[in-house]
Amino acid sequence: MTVPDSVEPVLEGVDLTKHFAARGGSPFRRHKRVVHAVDGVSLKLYPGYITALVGESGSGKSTLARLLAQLYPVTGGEIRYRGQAVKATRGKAFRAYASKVQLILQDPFGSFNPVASILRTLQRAVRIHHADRSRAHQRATVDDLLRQVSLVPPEQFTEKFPHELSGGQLQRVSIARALAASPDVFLADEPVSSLDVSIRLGILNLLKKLTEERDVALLYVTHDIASARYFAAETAVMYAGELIEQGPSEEVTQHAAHPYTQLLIASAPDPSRGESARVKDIGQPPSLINPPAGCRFHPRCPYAMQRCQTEAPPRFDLGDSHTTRCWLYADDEEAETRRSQTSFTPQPPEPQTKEQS
Ligand SMILES: Nc1ncnc2c1ncn2[C@@H]1O[C@H](COP(=O)(O)OP(=O)(O)OP(=O)(O)O)[C@@H](O)[C@H]1O
Repeated sequence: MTVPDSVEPVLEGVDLTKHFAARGGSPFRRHKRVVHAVDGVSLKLYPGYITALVGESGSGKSTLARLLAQLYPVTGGEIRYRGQAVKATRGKAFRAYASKVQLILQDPFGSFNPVASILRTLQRAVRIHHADRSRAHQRATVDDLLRQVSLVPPEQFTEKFPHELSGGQLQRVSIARALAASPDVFLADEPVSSLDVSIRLGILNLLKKLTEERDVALLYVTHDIASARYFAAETAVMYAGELIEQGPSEEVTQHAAHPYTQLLIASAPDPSRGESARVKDIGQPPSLINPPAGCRFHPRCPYAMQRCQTEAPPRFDLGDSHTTRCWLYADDEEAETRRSQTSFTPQPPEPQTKEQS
């Protein structure tokens, strides 16, 4: 399940940067403080394939997804849709863009009008995107959308209100609503983390099926690096606003190159490895107002060298489209010696999304 070289990306972020004005602080400061939420991130999404974006809380994953959705203007860099740079943060241009690039949020309850029935909500979406269809055709489209997300028979769901459905059923309705636009890209921001563990797999499998059948590109934002291996062709790992490793999921999870990716894998829950083998204290992420100089991970890195404290690492190519930003992969003696010390390669844990027996 790797992306063939012949497949062109449908959506691409090139050197994306987003800085927010920091809250608080003295109003008399000459230089306004900023949060470096996303810095110089480049990422490609391919039709028919899932790309996982993995990282700790606060690493900038949601901000990156929102930049790609054009909900925020970028501070730097550009977004390319089918190879063309697009700036569409408002008005008609935004509406046209949003019909092609749909965001699916973590909390389905928060994204529905509580007093609108499922029929009304889906009819509205169908009307927006298929205004040319007759009323009867629009109504039939609603039933068809519900069938596509396995809410059958549709008439059992159309008259219900959001509070009458489970979290999993409502997440299926939000996927149906996103499908109404016939999008090319889904940006799914932690689509299962608010759901019960036992129903997560079903939702992820549905997203995977839709991605493959409709040739849609899916960005799957998650904390769970183990699920990335099972669901995503590509995995990108984010740390403190930067992408520090990316490539085919099998490579990134089985042969993690960056010490941070190795730490994420070692600290993920895995019943088969036993709790004692799990790395519990993985330290704290740095401030994004004053990120560390050099490599942002160096204060937590067990292999940090002198240069890691002052020079930001470039992207090193490890072959098979696997890249990492870490000085351990420099072509010199010091790096080679250090690299040999990182030989621990924990088996990737089972995903947290596994069905419970
Ligand atoms: N509108 C905003 N104004 C100021 N700072 C913001 C804003 N949105 C996000 N941030 C900051 O940007 C950083 C990245 O946040 P973001 O929500 O993108 O991370 P995340 O990896 O998605 O975290 P989580 O997994 O908890 O959702 C955080 O320090 C956050 O506080």
